[in-house]
Amino acid sequence: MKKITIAIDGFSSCGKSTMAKALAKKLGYVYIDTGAMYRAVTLFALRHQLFNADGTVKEKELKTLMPDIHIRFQLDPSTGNPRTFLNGECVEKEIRGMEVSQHVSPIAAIPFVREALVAQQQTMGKEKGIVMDGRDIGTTVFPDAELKIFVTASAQVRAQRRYDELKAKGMPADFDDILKNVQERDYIDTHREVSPLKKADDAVELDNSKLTIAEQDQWLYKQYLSHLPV
Ligand SMILES: Nc1ncnc2c1ncn2[C@@H]1O[C@H](COP(=O)(O)OP(=O)(O)OP(=O)(O)O)[C@@H](O)[C@H]1O
Ligand SMILES: Nc1ccn([C@@H]2O[C@H](COP(=O)(O)O)[C@@H](O)[C@H]2O)c(=O)n1
Repeated sequence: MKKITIAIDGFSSCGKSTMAKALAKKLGYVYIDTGAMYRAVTLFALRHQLFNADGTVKEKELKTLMPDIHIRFQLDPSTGNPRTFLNGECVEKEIRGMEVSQHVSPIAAIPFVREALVAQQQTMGKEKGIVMDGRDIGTTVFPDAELKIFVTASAQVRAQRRYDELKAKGMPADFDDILKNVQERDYIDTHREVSPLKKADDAVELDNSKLTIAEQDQWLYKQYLSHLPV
C-alpha cells in the first residue's frame, strides 16, 4: 500500500496526539509529536534561565545556544509510545508539566526556533508513512500532505481532559489554571506572526467534544481510507 503523509493540527489538549498515535500504530507509520519539540526547547530555556521576569524570552542568548539543543524521539518498548529526549536525557515527564506549558507559546512564536524545528520535522517526514501532529503541519510543514485534519473541542472540555490526565498521573493540577493556560496558548498560537494556528483550506475539521476516543479513532481511520491515492 502506498504510504502517505497525515497532518493533524488543532487547539491545545484536544486529543490530537491520542488520535495520531493510535492511527500511526494501526498503520505501522512513524508518529511525531511536534509539540514535544517546542516543549523540549522550552525546558532547555527554563534550565538555562533564558526567560525574563515578565515571561519574555532572552532571544539573543537562545539563538546562540540553539545549536546545543538536540531533540530526538525513542520508542518506549514497554508502551510502544515515543519518548522525547533532550540532549540524551529522557524529558518526557518534565515537558508535560505546567511550568513548561506556561512558557512554551512565547518560545514557539520565535521565528528562528520555528525555522530550526520545521526543518527537522520535514526531514523526519521525507519518506512519508508519517502521522505528525501540531499547529502548522498542514499549513507549513507538509502543505502537500495527502490527509489533513483540524481538531477542535470547547476549551472547557479540553481543560477537563488535561486535568483528569494530570490527576491520573499523580501530577499537580488545578482546573482553573489549566483552563486559563489552554485559553492563553490558543490566543498566542492563533495570533503569532509566523505560522499561526489555523485550519488549512483543504483540512477536514473534527469537533470531538462529544466523541469518545474509540469513536474519534474510527472516524480518523475512515478519513485515512478515503484519502488514499487511487
Ligand atoms: N475524545 C476524547 N474523549 C475524552 N478524552 C480524550 C479524548 N481525546 C483525547 N482525550 C484525552 O484528552 C487528553 C489530551 O489529549 P492529547 O494529549 O491527545 O491532546 P493534544 O491535542 O495532543 O494536546 P497537546 O496540544 O497538549 O499536545 C488526554 O488525556 C487524552 O487521553
Ligand atoms: N507544530 C507546533 C506544535 C506545537 N506548537 C507550540 O507548542 C506548544 C505545545 O504544544 P502541544 O501540542 O504539546 O500542546 C503549543 O501551545 C504551541 O505553542 C507550535 O507552535 N507548533
